[in-house]
Amino acid sequence: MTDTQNIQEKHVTGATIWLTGLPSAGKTTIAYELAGRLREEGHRVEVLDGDEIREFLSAGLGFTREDRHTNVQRIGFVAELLASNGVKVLVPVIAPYEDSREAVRKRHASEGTPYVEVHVATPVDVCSVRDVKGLYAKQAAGEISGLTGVDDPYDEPRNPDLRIESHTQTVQESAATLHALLTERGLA
Ligand SMILES: Nc1ncnc2c1ncn2[C@@H]1O[C@H](COP(=O)(O)OS(=O)(=O)O)[C@@H](OP(=O)(O)O)[C@H]1O
Ligand SMILES: Nc1ncnc2c1ncn2[C@@H]1O[C@H](COP(=O)(O)OP(=O)(O)O)[C@@H](O)[C@H]1O
Repeated sequence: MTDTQNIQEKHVTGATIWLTGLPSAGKTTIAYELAGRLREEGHRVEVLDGDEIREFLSAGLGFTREDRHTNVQRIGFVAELLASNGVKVLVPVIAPYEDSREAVRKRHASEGTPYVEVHVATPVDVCSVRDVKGLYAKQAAGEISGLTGVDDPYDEPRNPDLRIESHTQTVQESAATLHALLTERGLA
């Protein structure tokens, strides 16, 4: 393959990279770090941020099992559309249920669109200290309930493409490990 072909290939091969994990695990931070790096290399990148999606595409949905499933399927649908058109789609969304994640994986497989599942496996005690949005404190104070990983389920991914231990490394190291996996798969 010539250098020109290689560059063209890089720019047209889309993929969905789904970062699943507990609130405050580091999904969003790692996604934006990687997005910056991929953009610098000339890739087309979109970050489908859970909070933004819930304001528009999933407005009105809550945090019941059914609503979370619907939310994840909608995001999976949009991600696949973008990825099949050459975009690297980074999805920092909790996606707590294995069956929801598997449905998204299957949608990508049936369309032949690359899909990478990353478990940002930060332990709940670390997440609850980070507590970026104050949700763990609110749950502890009895102001909210149904918080993923505390009093709501999180199905640990059994066979993710990558597991990131964000509590043992820097954001840059986490993003670099993920970037290395994408390179290995011909996606970066
Ligand atoms: N009860 C409860 N449980 C989990 N998360 C909660 C909850 N209430 C609000 N939030 C905030 O909403 C963000 C989760 O939205 P997601 O769309 O990623 O979740 S899901 O996949 O539909 O379960 C999530 O964002 P992140 O912290 O970035 O993960 C939370 O900040
Ligand atoms: N290695 C790391 N990877 C990701 N985030 C980290 C790391 N180390 C510390 N953090 C911090 O943890 C917090 C994670 O927040 P965020 O990315 O919003 O989590 P999530 O999107 O999973 O809810 C941020 O304040 C970030 O700076």
